Amino acid sequence: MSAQRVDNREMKEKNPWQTPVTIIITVIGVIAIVALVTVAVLQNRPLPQKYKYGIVLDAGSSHTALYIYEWPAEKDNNTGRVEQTHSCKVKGPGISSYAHDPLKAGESLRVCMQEAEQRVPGKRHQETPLYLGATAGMRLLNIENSSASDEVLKAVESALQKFPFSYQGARILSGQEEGAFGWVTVNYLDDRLTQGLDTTGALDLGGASTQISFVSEKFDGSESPSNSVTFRLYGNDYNLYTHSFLCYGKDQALRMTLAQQTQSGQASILDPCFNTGYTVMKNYSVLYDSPCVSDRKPQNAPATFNQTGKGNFTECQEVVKSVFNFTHCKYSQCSFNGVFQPLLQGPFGAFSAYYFVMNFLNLTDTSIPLKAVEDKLNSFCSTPWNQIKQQHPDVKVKYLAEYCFSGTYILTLLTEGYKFDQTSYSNIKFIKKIKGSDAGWTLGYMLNLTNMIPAEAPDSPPLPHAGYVSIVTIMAVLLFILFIVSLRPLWPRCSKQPQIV
Ligand SMILES: Nc1nc2c(ncn2[C@@H]2O[C@H](COP(=O)(O)OP(=O)(O)O)[C@@H](O)[C@H]2O)c(=O)[nH]1
Repeated sequence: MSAQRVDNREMKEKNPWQTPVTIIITVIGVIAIVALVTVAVLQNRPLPQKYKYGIVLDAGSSHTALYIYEWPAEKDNNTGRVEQTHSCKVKGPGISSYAHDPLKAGESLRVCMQEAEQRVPGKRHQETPLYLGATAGMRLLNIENSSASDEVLKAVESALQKFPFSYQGARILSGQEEGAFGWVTVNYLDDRLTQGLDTTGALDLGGASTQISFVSEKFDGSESPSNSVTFRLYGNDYNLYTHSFLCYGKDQALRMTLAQQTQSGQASILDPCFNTGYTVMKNYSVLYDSPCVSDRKPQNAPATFNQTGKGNFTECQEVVKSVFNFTHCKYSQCSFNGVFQPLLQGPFGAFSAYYFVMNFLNLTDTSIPLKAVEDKLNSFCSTPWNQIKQQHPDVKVKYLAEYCFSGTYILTLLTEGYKFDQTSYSNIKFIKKIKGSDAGWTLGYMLNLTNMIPAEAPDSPPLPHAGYVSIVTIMAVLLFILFIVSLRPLWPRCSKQPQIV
């Protein structure tokens, strides 16, 4: 009994794991590793997120919309992190409709601007840039009456300056800017620019103009320099083809088809682009009050005419085609009206009215044959107006009445105008939003003016926070294992057999 106790004591004394030095080294090692990992985690813990904001007003031809964008404060100059957090549709028509009462244009923005005051945190108000960009409605007013358009811009400027934001100006965008910034928005939101991926073309259909923008390998800008915009973004060069067709927005195109049908100043027309049973009285002076048609106003026309629907898609397509000019082209190839267009190169994102109309008509699936699109439009156009109204009691009557025309116009613009065929058509995606932000020129405009898209790729930290913490933890564990292994000579030879010296 007593001999065995002595043996056990000797064994304990000889077990190297239990020497005070080994225990102290092990404890210090563990403490050092825990301290290392803790420091790494605390040092790299993400700080509470602070945001910056930017506000853009899109003063379109049919209405004005306000967009608020937000991005993490420390990522001013970094990759795709700007998001739309709020939008507000201004009540009433576009600012160009206030030419006779410019003050009202300013007043109309008040409700949305007050909403922006609520949405952007008070302490950020002063540093939040505020921009207003006007598009084709104001371009047309500027052509028609430049002093009136100046007055409208002055009125919106003084209204916007009353708000606590950092007002950066109100101006009319050129068609080229509108097209190019729409393209930037789509590709930024799709994360294509930071990664240098192949880009998506942008098709924008507004009320007064329409834009087509895409990068084509076949286009170096030399054949038609006015259609070329070059960018260097995140270290990549882009040579963008872009064209804006003034008067080929949905509302002005409708005016042009009506002008085509009222050339002789009749008192009534049978319009194939409207459903049967639809009838409305229109004013000649209102219809022709636009630079898109004013030079065609018939002499001696009565004050009004009756527009009655005939609901015939094929005839509608003929009338719509007549507003495009395909006869002359001084370049290697043209879209229409003698405008150069390089070979289409997709994919394409089609937004604004393209989306509103095709979504309503259940035609956003572009994998279906073009013939099926025609059949669907044929069927919609030939449905009596009463039936259409009954089937869609919640849709605004103005939009509802125009869907036969709008669908026919979109199909004709894409296939006859821009020359999309079955294959390239299937590369179009009708979109409203990308990752929560509306597709349109506003985001690209703000990114450009706030210098938020650098020409060169920004230096990024070698590792993100999570990667950094993981690597430190793995290294610490490996070090610990290495340390244990390095003590191998001190390990007991056999754990089961007591070592008796
Ligand atoms: N069907 C439909 N059309 C819309 C809607 N909102 C705007 N539109 C029309 O779509 C066209 C383009 O609108 P928008 O992109 O706002 O053009 P902008 O006013 O010229 O900037 C105009 O003809 C508008 O009247 C909608 O919600 N539904």
